[in-house]
Amino acid sequence: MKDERNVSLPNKAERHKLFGSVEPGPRSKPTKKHEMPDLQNTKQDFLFDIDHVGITNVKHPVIVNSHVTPHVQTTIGTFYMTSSVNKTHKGTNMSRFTELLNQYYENGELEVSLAFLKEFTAELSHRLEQEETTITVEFPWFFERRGPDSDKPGMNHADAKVTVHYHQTSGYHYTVSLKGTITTLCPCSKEISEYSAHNQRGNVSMEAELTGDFDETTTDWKLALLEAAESNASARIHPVLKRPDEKMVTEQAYENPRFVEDMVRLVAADLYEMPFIQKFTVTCQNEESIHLHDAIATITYDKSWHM
Ligand SMILES: Nc1nc2c(c(=O)[nH]1)N=C([C@H](O)[C@H](O)COP(=O)(O)OP(=O)(O)OP(=O)(O)O)CN2
Repeated sequence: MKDERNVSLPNKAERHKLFGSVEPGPRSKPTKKHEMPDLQNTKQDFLFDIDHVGITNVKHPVIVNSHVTPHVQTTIGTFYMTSSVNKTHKGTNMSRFTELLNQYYENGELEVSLAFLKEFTAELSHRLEQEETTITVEFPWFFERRGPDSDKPGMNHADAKVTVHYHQTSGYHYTVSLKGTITTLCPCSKEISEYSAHNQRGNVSMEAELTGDFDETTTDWKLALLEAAESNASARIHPVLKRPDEKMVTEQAYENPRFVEDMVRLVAADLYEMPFIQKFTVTCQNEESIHLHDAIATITYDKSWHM
């Protein structure tokens, strides 16, 4: 085994040369921005309008502020931001997306609320001089959950997503999504067995188009969708369960058996009754405890179908 403790290292610049770095070559192109070609702003007929061009998978600290529950939290948002580009423009101004994001962050306004996202998309459309802009933010949303008997608090989380689309003439379009985790107990297993019934975690994913008059100062859509998933489940999921708690959730699950079909129908009924939801899709996917596969069911419903 070589004694590597006494390696005589060249200095850092020499090390870089050793590994292939070379001195800068001759400079012939402009270094000042106003002297540089601006390819993306070239104007001619580029054949097609582009519906969406921009950036995605942008991770950034964000604020989740709920007017309904005075509980401000910071979390990590993953952004998708695009604009339309009409066929007379070669490209978008890519730097302006993150330039604006940072400006809102520095002003303490990077909040995943509809108010912020509406303002952001309108300003982005103005800055890019393009007709339409879209922003989507996905983030883990944390909420307190207390034991049903012990009242012991802990934090649960659900995956949330907001999309705001802005059009200079037709205005805004909002879509929200939430994926909540629940307990489901199998009705068939309960019916046919002398005792016990297989049960498992279920993931309820809901996506809802909100009406234009939705008021986030009076309704927290995250809480509304979470309750639609959890209140129809066999039982809710808790971070802290003492023995009396565990007894309660175990018996509650047995008293409320649910197929995935039952879950999507019951959640659909709750979403249908929410006046601020225009259209929704609900999916329940069970991590079946007696199979290596999952069970899944989906309902999509648009209230305009029966206007
Ligand atoms: N697909 C890609 N498109 C573009 C890229 C890229 O890397 N991949 N890069 C550019 C630009 O070179 C760069 O983003 C800066 O362009 P822009 O945002 O237009 O910024 P400017 O320096 O021109 O400053 P403004 O004053 O904001 O115009 C473009 N497209």
